[in-house]
Amino acid sequence: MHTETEPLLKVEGVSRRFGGLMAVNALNLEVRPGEIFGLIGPNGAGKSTTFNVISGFMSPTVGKVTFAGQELPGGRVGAASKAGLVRTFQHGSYVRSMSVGDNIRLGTLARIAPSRRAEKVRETAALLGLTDVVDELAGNLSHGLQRLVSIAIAIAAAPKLLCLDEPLTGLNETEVATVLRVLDGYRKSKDRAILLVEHNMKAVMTICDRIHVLHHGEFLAAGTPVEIQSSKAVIEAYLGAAHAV
Ligand SMILES: Nc1ncnc2c1ncn2[C@@H]1O[C@H](COP(=O)(O)OP(=O)(O)OP(=O)(O)O)[C@@H](O)[C@H]1O
Repeated sequence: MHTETEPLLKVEGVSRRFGGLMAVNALNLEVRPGEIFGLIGPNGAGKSTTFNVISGFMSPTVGKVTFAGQELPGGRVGAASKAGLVRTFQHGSYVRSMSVGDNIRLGTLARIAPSRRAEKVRETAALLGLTDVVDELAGNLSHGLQRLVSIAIAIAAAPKLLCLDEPLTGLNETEVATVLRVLDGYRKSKDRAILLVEHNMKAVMTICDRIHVLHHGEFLAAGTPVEIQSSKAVIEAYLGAAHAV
């Protein structure tokens, strides 16, 4: 049984190969309840592949993913989301031809009781500053607001582990601040956590409790933001990819 002192997510010895390419090699990490855990690395480091394996979109070649005390069957999306592990995608995921409110309602379907869904939609729209556009078609919104809708759909599912794949890409400063405020609030509940893949290093270093760095699918470093920012290996990997840590 899962208890609060145990990690919410455990990734043990996970590798994923694509033909001759080892996209992720022998990955081990743990996300604890109440934390924001950052997974970073230059382009092609294996972050999205890791997300795909954790959320059941792909099977690992080898290794094991345990969520809330239960081993997840590899490659089965339904099992992960039913258990409360919900993810967003790098390019956003919402239905353009549906209103913002109806999109957010989609997020409530798996885990929120029918009698609570309308309230959950209102509450989530307000949280992300989407109340004024709740009746608009998602397809008519600005790029930034569309990304907020994708995040709102995931949050409306009341996940225990919210996995966000580059949620800040293309957001303006106000929208970034909104998302960071929402994430900060989300972790305050002791039984849930956030796994964050993000290239905005300033945001990552501000919001994350712990960070794991991948490089070419391999472990490079792990630690607090302060430890990561002073890691020689990390600085070299990022400077090589023209990023600033
Ligand atoms: N379905 C796939 N088939 C073949 N190769 C893949 C597949 N998905 C990813 N890869 C390769 O695996 C490696 C890791 O890719 P991945 O998308 O996980 O990296 P990433 O860290 O998320 O990169 P980015 O920051 O650019 O999104 C890359 O070399 C990529 O080309």
